[in-house]
Amino acid sequence: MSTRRKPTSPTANGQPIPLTSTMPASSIRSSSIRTHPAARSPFFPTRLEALLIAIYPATLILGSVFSILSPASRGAPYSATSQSHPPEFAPSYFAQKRNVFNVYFVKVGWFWTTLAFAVFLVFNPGLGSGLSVRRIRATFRYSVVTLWWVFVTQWFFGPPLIDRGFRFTGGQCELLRDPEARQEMSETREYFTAAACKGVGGSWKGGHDISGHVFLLILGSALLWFEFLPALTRAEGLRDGRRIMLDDGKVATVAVEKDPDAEKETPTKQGVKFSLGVAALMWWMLLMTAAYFHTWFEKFTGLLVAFSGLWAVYFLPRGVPAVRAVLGMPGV
Ligand SMILES: CCCCCCCCCCCCCCCC(=O)SCCNC(=O)CCNC(=O)[C@H](O)C(C)(C)COP(=O)(O)O
Ligand SMILES: Nc1ncnc2c1ncn2[C@@H]1O[C@H](COP(=O)(O)O)[C@@H](OP(=O)(O)O)[C@H]1O
Repeated sequence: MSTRRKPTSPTANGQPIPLTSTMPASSIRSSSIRTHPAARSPFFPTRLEALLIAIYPATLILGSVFSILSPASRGAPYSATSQSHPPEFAPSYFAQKRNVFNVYFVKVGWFWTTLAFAVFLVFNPGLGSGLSVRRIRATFRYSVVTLWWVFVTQWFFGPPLIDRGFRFTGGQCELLRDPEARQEMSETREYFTAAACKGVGGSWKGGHDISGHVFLLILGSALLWFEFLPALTRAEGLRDGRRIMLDDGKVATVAVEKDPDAEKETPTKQGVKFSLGVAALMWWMLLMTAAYFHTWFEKFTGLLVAFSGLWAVYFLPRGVPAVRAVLGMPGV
């Protein structure tokens, strides 16, 4: 039997009063605790967040559908090993690996994510003045997301998770099929990673290759959107409508934990424009990756791995007060 109480929302003339950021903090604190069993779990996004997050799978579907329907893409040969169209048959500039946006933007995508986040962190007044708690928590969130990027694409106590997944699903460096190379391999364990394999002229074949581009572009751009959207808008679904679990297990809107100073601040674009530009270009490159590279399943796993890291940083804390005390929530 449920021990939860009925909702205790305030009423006026029998009508419920909406919980808004303009209510005095004292009344919000006591009145906004909602314990209705049907209340949406704090671990899940609000409706507006879900709508915005859905842009990512929608983009992957759009790109994949385009690649199936476009006569130029259909007519161009495709190499499953290189995950791309051979450059001489590339159906568009963006289908070439050497395109300038890939080389200088996506391939160093975490540098751009870091720079955009740093600009937001330093210049957005919504984070308080100086080394505020909100600024420190935002830095923690960035660090954990960065750690996830490191584990998935760069290093995970040896080869990164993408390379371990590839090997685990039966993939290997093509040089290993050559018995001579196999002998040398016992001394050169570096062939275990995609980068080392390609570096010695081998081809990394046979396993499931999670799309690193899809992973990085979603992780980096969503980090930026999650951080700066609450600073840019007063939309309920991105700010006060978010639900959290309190220490006593009750579910409330995030207004109960809000710093009263944050209430007085008006939304501002200061420090956001550069992040907005980086996030928008990342979306475009995600669409290009979806249209010209990888199988649909490799793109889907790239999305899943990115979403799991984002969920741990942006949704898990809503339901676990101890984690929330360290990572906080954007705009709170
Ligand atoms: C509370 C816990 C604290 C823990 C803190 C951990 C922080 C770790 C620090 C790690 C250093 C952060 C560095 C930040 C600055 C930079 O990002 S500079 C590096 C720039 N490099 C990139 O951006 C590379 C991005 N590229 C890739 O990841 C891959 O190339 C790819 C896009 C995934 C594609 O892979 P391919 O194999 O090349 O196709
Ligand atoms: N949008 C894009 N533009 C250009 N190249 C892309 C791309 N998306 C993926 N690629 C290329 O496709 C290959 C597989 O990408 P990933 O696994 O990172 O998603 C990589 O090749 P290289 O490793 O030869 O550079 C990568 O550069």
